[in-house]
Amino acid sequence: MQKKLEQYILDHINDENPVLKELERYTYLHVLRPRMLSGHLQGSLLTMLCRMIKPVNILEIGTYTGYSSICMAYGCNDSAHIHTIEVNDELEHVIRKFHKKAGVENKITLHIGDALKIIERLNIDFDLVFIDGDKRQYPEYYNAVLPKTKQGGFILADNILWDGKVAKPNMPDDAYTKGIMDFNRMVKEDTRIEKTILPVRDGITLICKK
Ligand SMILES: C[S@@+](CC[C@H](N)C(=O)[O-])C[C@H]1O[C@@H](n2cnc3c(N)ncnc32)[C@H](O)[C@@H]1O
Repeated sequence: MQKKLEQYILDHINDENPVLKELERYTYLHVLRPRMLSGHLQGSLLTMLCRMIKPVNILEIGTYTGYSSICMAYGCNDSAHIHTIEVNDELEHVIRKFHKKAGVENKITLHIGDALKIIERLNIDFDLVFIDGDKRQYPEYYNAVLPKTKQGGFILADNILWDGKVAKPNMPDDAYTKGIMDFNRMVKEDTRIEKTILPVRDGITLICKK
């Protein structure tokens, strides 16, 4: 039933852009762990959120093959710029190739390296941050990006339901689930922000800095 509903949703939203379709196919054929890619539903949500927020400076942690950065770029006007960070240098050629194919290479700066080190060096206040890197590091990413998020700016965090593991009666104590749960607790307790959760795909937290 879930699959049928998902298909129904996909049948009733914009068609997937051909370059994004090609990137998804390429990723499933050639790259490890292709399920990490946002996909059409979440990607179209990112595009729409960018249309709504009209961010000028965007930060993404975890580029992977570039799908979500392209979706955000499609939703932004020409004055916007995205800084996206990916630690796996084997993905660099794929990311650059598809940013170019999508015609968004001038809107995006790709940083190859560890997000925590790179964020430290970025002297920019962001209107929108998309956290989608190593789940174990979500609390550290949050602490690093909140001071660099503008007042009234937004932080989105992906995979915060972690395949439902966060709500299991006997919570798995692996480092990934723990990282996500620590992050979810931090966000809940932080009075500097407003927050809500969208149960889209693997769960997305929407945060607005007061
Ligand atoms: C879930 S994938 C990102 C998916 C992508 N945002 C999308 O929607 O298509 C997570 C990515 O984060 C990267 N990553 C993990 N730790 C990182 C770090 N410390 N700094 C930067 N990137 C990191 C991984 O190599 C992986 O490519």
